[in-house]
Amino acid sequence: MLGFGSKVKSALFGSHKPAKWPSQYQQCLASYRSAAFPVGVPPDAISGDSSETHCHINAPFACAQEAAALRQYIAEHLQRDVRVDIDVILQESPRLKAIKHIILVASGKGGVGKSTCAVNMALALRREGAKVGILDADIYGPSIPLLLGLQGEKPQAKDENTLLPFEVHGIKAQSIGFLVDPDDATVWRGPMASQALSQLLMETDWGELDYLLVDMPPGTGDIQLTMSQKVPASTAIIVTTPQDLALADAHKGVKMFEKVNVPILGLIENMSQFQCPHCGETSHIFGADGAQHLAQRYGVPILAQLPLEMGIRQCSEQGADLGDEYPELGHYFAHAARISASELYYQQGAKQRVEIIFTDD
Ligand SMILES: Nc1ncnc2c1ncn2[C@@H]1O[C@H](COP(=O)(O)OP(=O)(O)OP(=O)(O)O)[C@@H](O)[C@H]1O
Repeated sequence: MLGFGSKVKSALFGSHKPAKWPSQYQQCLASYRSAAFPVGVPPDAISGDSSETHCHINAPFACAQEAAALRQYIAEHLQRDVRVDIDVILQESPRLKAIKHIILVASGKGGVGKSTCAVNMALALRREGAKVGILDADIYGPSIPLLLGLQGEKPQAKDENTLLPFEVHGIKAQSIGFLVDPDDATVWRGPMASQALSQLLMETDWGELDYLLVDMPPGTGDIQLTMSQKVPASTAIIVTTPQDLALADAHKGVKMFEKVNVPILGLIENMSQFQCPHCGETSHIFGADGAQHLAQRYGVPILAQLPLEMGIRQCSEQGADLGDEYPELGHYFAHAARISASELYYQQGAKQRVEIIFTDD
């Protein structure tokens, strides 16, 4: 441990005050950076002749890909080469222990890209160093098997009472579609749907997860309300398009979560804009600024404004990982994942502290 370890620690733990909304991850990490390097720490405070310093961070939310930016920042302040790695370590949840956070992904209206967003957020959170699962609870049109290339597969039983989740692209997945015929689901009522969801949640051997995303059925009726009530969710993300109709339904979604006391993490505006591949002109095919107004009205952040892009649809249909196939599109979700993870951390009271450990290698 370097000589100023305790200084860093006290600076970090003593002075860091959780920011209030908007507390996006940049702000969050910026406050850690400035807390870790208060004006009083001179670069020559490092002892030893080693050419490389190792900075290990235990972060209380998913942000592993922030290591490069932190490395640059720390190197500037120490004026030497620093190797940075970040482990994501979240506290146990009092309610579900091994599953630290359940995030509901909902939409007021069907077809706005909710499942696409749920899958890509799950993959992006995994890229940020978290252990992630996705539970497809859309009884009307379970599409997670398609989006993850699992069509025709059947889940395996671990024992009489437990199902094994699928493991694809580094995340765990389970779908209500394996248990329910969507034609039968049209006559389901709330209690039946929420019973199926609870069963799938509790009887799948998820192991330890930092985030479990639940792809909810679209709408704000009896079924969605009962399901949201039944699951011990930490928070909810609402996906919408900029269209007036979708926004009106997203507004109902915000109201529904208010009713069941599930805080909203933020909005994802999908199909926000389209850039013509030929002339490069950007058009707002479904309207502009709608999600912005909704976000302002309810004081919730916009986590992402995603473009309408062929690559997103193609990846969905092929069950491919967008971040691998089209990194420039995956970037939108990477950003949204980091913002979501840090927002959730603050929403939950920022109780767990970040740990920064410097060693001379
Ligand atoms: N940003 C986008 N650009 C291009 N295509 C998209 C985009 N987002 C979603 N899609 C496509 O739109 C279709 C609907 O998406 P998706 O199934 O995710 O919507 P949904 O809201 O979950 O629908 P449902 O209401 O049926 O559950 C899919 O074919 C998907 O590939």
